[in-house]
Amino acid sequence: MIQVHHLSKSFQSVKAVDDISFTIAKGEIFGLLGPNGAGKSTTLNIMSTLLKSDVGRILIEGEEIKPNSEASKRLIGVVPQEISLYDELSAYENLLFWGNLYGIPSKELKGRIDHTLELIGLLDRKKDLIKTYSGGMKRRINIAASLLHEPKILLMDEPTVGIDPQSRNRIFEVVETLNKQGMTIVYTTHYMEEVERLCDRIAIIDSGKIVAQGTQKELQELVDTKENIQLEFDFLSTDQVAKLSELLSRNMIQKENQLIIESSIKELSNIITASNQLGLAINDIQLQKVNLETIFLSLTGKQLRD
Ligand SMILES: Nc1ncnc2c1ncn2[C@@H]1O[C@H](COP(=O)(O)OP(=O)(O)OP(=O)(O)O)[C@@H](O)[C@H]1O
Repeated sequence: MIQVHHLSKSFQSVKAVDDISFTIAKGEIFGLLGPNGAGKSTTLNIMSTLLKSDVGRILIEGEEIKPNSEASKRLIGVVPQEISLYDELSAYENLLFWGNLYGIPSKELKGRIDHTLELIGLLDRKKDLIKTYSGGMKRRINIAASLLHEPKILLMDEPTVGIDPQSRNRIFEVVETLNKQGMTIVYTTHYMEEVERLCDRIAIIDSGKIVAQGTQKELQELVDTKENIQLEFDFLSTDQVAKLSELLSRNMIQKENQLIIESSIKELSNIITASNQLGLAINDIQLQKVNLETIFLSLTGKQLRD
């Protein structure tokens, strides 16, 4: 079990992490969901002991983790946001380098490299230079590197940002496979679809604070609305969205010409009247179930992808 108690961390005047606490059960996939700059990486970097918190403690199985302690290095695997590989070396050579850094005996290391390469679906590319890999493939090698020392806990910092769908799917499968084998995983992202698919429990983080945490069902119960209305217009400017939001006193998310309004079917006629008033031509109307993106909007008044 991982217990995070009252962590805070500031960078000059920026409070990156502001008194956050959460508990993760053994074998759980725990999601940290929040927009850019919410404090996800800072939290993860403190958990991996890369960064020291100003205040707060982290306990794993009741033991406080200390920066650079051998015990925490052994227990924790880290998949950072940045790719940390040598372009001029092959995938195999890169993993050999990482394995040696961890002091894994060479006899064991070769088997483990093949095993992790197989897991991430790149065993057949092991001799190819990293410079010939796509961004998504490099991220998968980063994951392999984090697994060589066979950690019990894996911290993943936005592992799918900016990659191709094939690598993204493979990463989901890897997360699910590792979890089935008993690994506890902390997964940060700003993609709500990813936490919906992967995570047992979720903490929603914004401006350094946890605004809510629980299972998806528990989070859904926190908001009044159980549905949203999705409208599609011919054209929609941010100015028009602001006016509509003011007229209806409702939070809304704009995605190009689409608008998701935190509202129920009962208010549909008001929405249509207000849209007409602003000269907005509606092309399509759909009723949507509340999802994590709209829960985030309801709790913070902001869009997840600001
Ligand atoms: N080393 C640093 N020096 C100064 N400010 C920092 C540093 N690291 C993070 N910050 C600031 O702390 C806040 C939280 O950043 P953090 O990287 O933890 O957020 P995040 O949720 O991981 O976002 P992203 O997805 O953009 O990485 C931001 O305002 C960021 O600019």
